[in-house]
Amino acid sequence: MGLNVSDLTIARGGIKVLEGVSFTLRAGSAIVLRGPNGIGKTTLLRTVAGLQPPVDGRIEADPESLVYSGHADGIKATLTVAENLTFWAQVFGQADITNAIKAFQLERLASRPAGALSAGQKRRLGLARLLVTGRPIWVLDEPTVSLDVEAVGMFATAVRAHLATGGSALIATHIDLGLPEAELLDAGRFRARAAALDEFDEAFL
Ligand SMILES: Nc1ncnc2c1ncn2[C@@H]1O[C@H](COP(=O)(O)OP(=O)(O)OP(=O)(O)O)[C@@H](O)[C@H]1O
Repeated sequence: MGLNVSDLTIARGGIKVLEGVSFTLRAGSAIVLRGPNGIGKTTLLRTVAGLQPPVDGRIEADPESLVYSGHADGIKATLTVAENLTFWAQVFGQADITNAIKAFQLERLASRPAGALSAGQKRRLGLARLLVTGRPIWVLDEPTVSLDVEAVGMFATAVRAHLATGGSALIATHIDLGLPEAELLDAGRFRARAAALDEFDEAFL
């Protein structure tokens, strides 16, 4: 099950940021989305995830196959780590949180309220949620923010295991994730041209 994006134009605040975006994310593969600050990576991922409509173009994927993880961790501060994961597992019709706890080494933190975790620990919990969704296509925006080197390694291992079972991942990041098998997609290639001045504007120049 894959994701196919063709000739996509996307906008933020009514201004086109990227146009002509085309790529295919196949089962078992990962794409790392790169590009300078403000180019439109977040906007692209939000559009692919169905959180905002495209201006033009096509996104072909089963919406039920996607899970999006943005800048916010999306965790519930008063629930423990295990309760957070159980909650999300139930939302997605899954039962087992063991694998998620193990993958992000959350065993010793399992009974701690999530609000009392450090920033990096919260991020690990946020990423562990991916494993209890059972969804094959991960769309991730800056997943490694706040993570130390060891935790970035946990994330890379989790992504690799996901790909090995036929999952796929589209990941915006500024850092080297240690996933050399991932294809690189440079958002800068799709920077939208500035809107042409119309005759009305020109009359005032
Ligand atoms: N609410 C908003 N209204 C108008 N413009 C916005 C809004 N939010 C973001 N933008 C602009 O849209 C453009 C694309 O932003 P986006 O967050 O998609 O970039 P990005 O590539 O993810 O950047 P970064 O690497 O800094 O996270 C930027 O130029 C940004 O200033």
